[in-house]
Amino acid sequence: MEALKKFDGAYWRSLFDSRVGKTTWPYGSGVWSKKEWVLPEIDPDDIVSAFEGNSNLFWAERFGKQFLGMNDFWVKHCGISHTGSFKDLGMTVLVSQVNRLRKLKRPVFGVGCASTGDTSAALSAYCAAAGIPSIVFLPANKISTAQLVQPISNGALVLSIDTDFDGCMKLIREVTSELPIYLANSLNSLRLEGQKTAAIEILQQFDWEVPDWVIVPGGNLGNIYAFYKGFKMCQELGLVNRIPRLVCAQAANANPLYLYYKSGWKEFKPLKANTTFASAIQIGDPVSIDRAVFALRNSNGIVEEATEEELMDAMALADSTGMFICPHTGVALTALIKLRNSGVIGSDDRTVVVSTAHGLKFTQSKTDYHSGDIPGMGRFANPPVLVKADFGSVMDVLKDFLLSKKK
Ligand SMILES: Cc1ncc(COP(=O)(O)O)c(C=O)c1O
Ligand SMILES: N[C@@H](CCOP(=O)(O)O)C(=O)O
Repeated sequence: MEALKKFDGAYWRSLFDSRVGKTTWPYGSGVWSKKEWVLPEIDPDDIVSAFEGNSNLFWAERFGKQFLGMNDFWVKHCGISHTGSFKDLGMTVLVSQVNRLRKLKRPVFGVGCASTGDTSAALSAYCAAAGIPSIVFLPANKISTAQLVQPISNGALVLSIDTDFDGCMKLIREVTSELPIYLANSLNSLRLEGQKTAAIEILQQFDWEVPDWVIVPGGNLGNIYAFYKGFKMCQELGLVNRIPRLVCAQAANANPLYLYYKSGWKEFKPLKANTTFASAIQIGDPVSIDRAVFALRNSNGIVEEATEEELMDAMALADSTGMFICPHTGVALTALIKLRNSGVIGSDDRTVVVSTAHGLKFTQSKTDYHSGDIPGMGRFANPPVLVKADFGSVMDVLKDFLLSKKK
């Protein structure tokens, strides 16, 4: 920070703005456009990048007006990315550093992680691009098919282990302390250095105006800290004069942070996470718990939770306004709905929900919701209409449809 403080906020703002939309290696990446703040000493030749970042900050006008009574509601689509989740932001930094270490002949044979499906997808893609072996520990039958096929296709060694994410995390920590395998989970701060650029990007996309609220779904809890760090650096280096209030949203079936928050930060108890449609945050013993608490306490933050029905309904509502979000973003939207209903978030507050993965990774749960295959769920289901292949039958369906729209 001392070195960065040699330049003022105006210098950094104009440097970052000058790199947007350019292809000059490596600054066209949203992460590497902030290279001086991320990993200053790395040689551009060592960087492994898929031009991640610069994701759409979507003005969710219809969702905001219709369901929240808000005119200034935005969704930061971090999931519209090379491997379909925000994990690309941190993984480009970690794999670049490993690439550099290997060129320096350091004993790093490969890179490994435990994953609920997104970290493994990002790790295997970036490693494959650089020709570095990757090893992923996945909880058997607990991640989506789309997520499972990503590391398989990218040539990773995929271990499908009969445990949950927390069990995989424990195993990979043991293994990486014995073997020359570099641990890629978010307890490694290189990951967070990349992920923090999403916060800087939000400020940049608002022409360096600070939103009132940023809502992030939380599992292993690296991302909420990364957002805090990005905002805080912008404040300390004079790019902006305040930071937003942060909200971390958890699934009620995997809510150790929420329970800790509700205890007044008195007692943290890791727990056995139950099955949730937000499967990527089915985590009971998050590695970054202390960092998350630090971020929330220093941003006047809040923790909320979402039941299975709430998160699936929120996802369906968002999709019905033209988005195609993942269940974890449904968790964050539920938090927003609750905080709007209780009046904590005001109708004029500029609010950003961070969308963390692409909806196409979670088509099974969406299909089940819309087909009415999930008992007790489907308030906003839109099932396909089965119709005979004749003109009259098709016309009958269309007439009913047009009449229903007229009402
Ligand atoms: C899609 C998605 N959303 C949210 C999260 C939560 O992020 P974090 O583990 O950094 O809290 C994860 C991973 O845990 C994820 O894969
Ligand atoms: N959702 C994550 C869980 C692991 O988180 P990490 O950020 O510590 O790697 C995943 O996709 O694996």
